Amino acid sequence: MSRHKNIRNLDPYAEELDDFDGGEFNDVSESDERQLEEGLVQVRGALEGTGVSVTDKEIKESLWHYYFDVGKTVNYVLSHHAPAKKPKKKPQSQFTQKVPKGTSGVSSSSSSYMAHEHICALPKTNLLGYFSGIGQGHGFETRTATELGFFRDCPWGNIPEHRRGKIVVESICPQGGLPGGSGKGSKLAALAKARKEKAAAEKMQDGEEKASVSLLARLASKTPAQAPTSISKPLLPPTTQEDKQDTKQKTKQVIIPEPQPEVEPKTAAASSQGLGHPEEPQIFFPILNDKSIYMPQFTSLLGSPSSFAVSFFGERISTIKMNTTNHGTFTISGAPTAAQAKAFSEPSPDDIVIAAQSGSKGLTNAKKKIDKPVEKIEAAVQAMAIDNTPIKARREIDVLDEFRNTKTKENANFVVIGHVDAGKSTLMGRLLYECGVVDERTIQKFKAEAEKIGKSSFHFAWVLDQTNEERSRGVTMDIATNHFSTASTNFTILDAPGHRDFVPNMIAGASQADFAVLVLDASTGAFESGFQNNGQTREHTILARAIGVSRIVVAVNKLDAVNWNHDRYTEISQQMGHFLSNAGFSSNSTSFVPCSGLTGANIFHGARDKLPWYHGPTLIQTLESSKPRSRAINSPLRITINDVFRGGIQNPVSISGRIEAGSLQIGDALLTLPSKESATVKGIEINEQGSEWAVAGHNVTLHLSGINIIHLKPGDVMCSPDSPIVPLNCFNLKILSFETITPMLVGIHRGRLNASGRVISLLESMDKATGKTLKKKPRHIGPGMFARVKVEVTLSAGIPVEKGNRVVLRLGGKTVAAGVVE
Ligand SMILES: Nc1nc2c(ncn2[C@@H]2O[C@H](COP(=O)(O)OP(=O)(O)OP(=O)(O)O)[C@@H](O)[C@H]2O)c(=O)[nH]1
Repeated sequence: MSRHKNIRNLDPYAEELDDFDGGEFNDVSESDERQLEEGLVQVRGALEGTGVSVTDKEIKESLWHYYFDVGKTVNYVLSHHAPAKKPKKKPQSQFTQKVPKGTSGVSSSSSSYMAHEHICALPKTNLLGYFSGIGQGHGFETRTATELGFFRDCPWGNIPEHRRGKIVVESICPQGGLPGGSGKGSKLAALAKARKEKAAAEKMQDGEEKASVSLLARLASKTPAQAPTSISKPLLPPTTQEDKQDTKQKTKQVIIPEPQPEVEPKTAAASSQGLGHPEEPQIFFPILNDKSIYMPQFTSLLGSPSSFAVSFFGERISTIKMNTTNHGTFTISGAPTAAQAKAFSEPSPDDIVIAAQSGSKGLTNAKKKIDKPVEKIEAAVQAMAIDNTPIKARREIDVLDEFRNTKTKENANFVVIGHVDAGKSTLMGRLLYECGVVDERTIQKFKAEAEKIGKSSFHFAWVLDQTNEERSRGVTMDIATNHFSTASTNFTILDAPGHRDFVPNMIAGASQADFAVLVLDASTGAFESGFQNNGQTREHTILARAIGVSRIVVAVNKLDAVNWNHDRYTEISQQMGHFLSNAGFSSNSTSFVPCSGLTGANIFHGARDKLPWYHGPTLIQTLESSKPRSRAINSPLRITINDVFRGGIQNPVSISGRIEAGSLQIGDALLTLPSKESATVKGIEINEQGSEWAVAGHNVTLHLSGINIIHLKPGDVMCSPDSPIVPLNCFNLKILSFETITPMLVGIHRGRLNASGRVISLLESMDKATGKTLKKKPRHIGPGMFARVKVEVTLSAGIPVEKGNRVVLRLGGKTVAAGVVE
């Protein structure tokens, strides 16, 4: 799991300097003082000419903060003490200069202009409108006085004709173009024009004065069968009043063409090549529903269809004929073939694309001999299609068999819990250091950095607490995940925050754990404060048990602070042992280990010198013996999503999470709940190593395909589509209450899932030992009681929980109950 970081866009220098409290600067040594003086001179030198105004003290403070780094100091000073930029002086207009001051009510330029007699007579609103309209961005201020005086003798708003300018606005959109044609006269239009001219020239040559007999008329006479039967008059553009009325009626007229024979392939082929036979001109526009349409704007457009038109109308477009009339105009008869009669009976370009995508066979189809434009487009689309078919596993794996036969190390996750400042992060940092995950150099670096901010004892904690906020506050805020290995096991550490504000994050960590490591602060008074009623020692332990953690290792930490006192260890162990057995941890699932994270005593190596009274295992040995013994590998697949992220260009959608049950391999289909979106496993990583399969208990990163990242979020569950979880809106919960429960609003937590809901009814209170009903429908349930309640989820889509899942109910920052879904 990747660590959640607060990504903040802050000035790095400012942030560092803000953290600096200034206290240490007051007692500088002589050599420091000398360095400060030298640094001051250098900084002053570097700032020369920059106009920065900064005091020596401020420079010294910066130098002190940046450990005498002159470069950083100069950067800081420049970024924080740069001289304020003077507002850019606008070039003052001559217009303004010339006009006497004193007129109020409008902006300076306009007010001055109001001095002019013509303008003064106008209402102010007009003036403002005028100036806002022409004064800005039109170079108005920069005009000469002569130019400005040009209008002085004009009555306002009544400029003589000879002084008016003419604005010509070019139309952006071409008018009347056919789809696919360009704005400036399409090829089609050019062809039509050429033909018209050619026809006119022929007429002149032949001396034929019959204007009504056109080329189209001859065509019509050649194809009498294609003439529409119902046409009595041509459809003409209206010319006279009578004509207009007549045409008005005609345009509404539906002319049903006679059924046409199938178009001869020869004709279609000819037309598809471009112009077709000169004596068989064709017009290309839609004729839908077997109707002829009067389209005066297209009557002169003849030519080959654009590729768009062809792709849109297919072959039909080149088979539509025109009939001419005596008047040199024409009506259009659709010549639909059986296929053309249903304009949308063939697959649309979209259908082609979808078909190409779903049945993509790479480029093989594109190699076919391609003659027709539609096929060309189709082939091009096919060539472009992204192969979106689910990636099959490189080999079909019997995952369970593979798992049984694999001699890899076992995997175990443990969550580190305990009261705030018990030393959890320090202990884990030390563990990682001792195991060789973190090297000496890194620890020394952390030590130096921690010392600088007065937190020298936190350097091991910094191995896990990586955000600036966590380090500066010395508090863990979110689960930190780290891995280390021993000879037999790959461990995943889930370091939980101890502070009560971050209990939901602790819940998220505990939900992924096989067992817990409870860290106790043995120093005087510290154990007691964590153990009292509202201490996190108690809360974390009970929560971990309620979430399903059954094995616990108790690290009695900071024993160095009590001089390795055996009695203190015994006292703490006894108290805690009693409490743990009450909380539901059996004695053989509980281990106690004395240690000190800071000194490293009894963590990786025994510490006989300090702990002569202890003869048990070290912490690492105890962890090794705490590995989970069984996993729900044969159950249906369940993965709880912990984090969703983009794993790069190759892996745009990735999730991390723990496989709670079942197994999976590359190529498997997954269903995400509650979004109900499906995805395919493209890649699997376990402990940052690629793998072909994974089983229950593995913390995995899955690279997914076929799903948009917006459908995934932490807390969602991924499962096999064959055995999905049904998201629940309302369910019964068997709970252990920590606070008084009544019908009330609650937050429902499960792993990273955090949904709001409410307890809608209290079904019964139960006996702790026997589970028998004590009271039906109680009015309330007191703290520490067992009960059965009904919970309703606010989210209409429900939450992905199922029978046996453990959830925690919280309200107002407090855990009020934990329970099992029934
Ligand atoms: N004397 C002594 N101090 C320790 C030991 N372990 C940790 N500390 C100190 O305890 C303080 C808190 O340590 P952390 O490791 O941050 O405690 P934590 O439990 O992780 O804190 P949160 O996660 O914020 O709850 C630091 O000052 C540590 O130096 C130890 O073994 N001995």
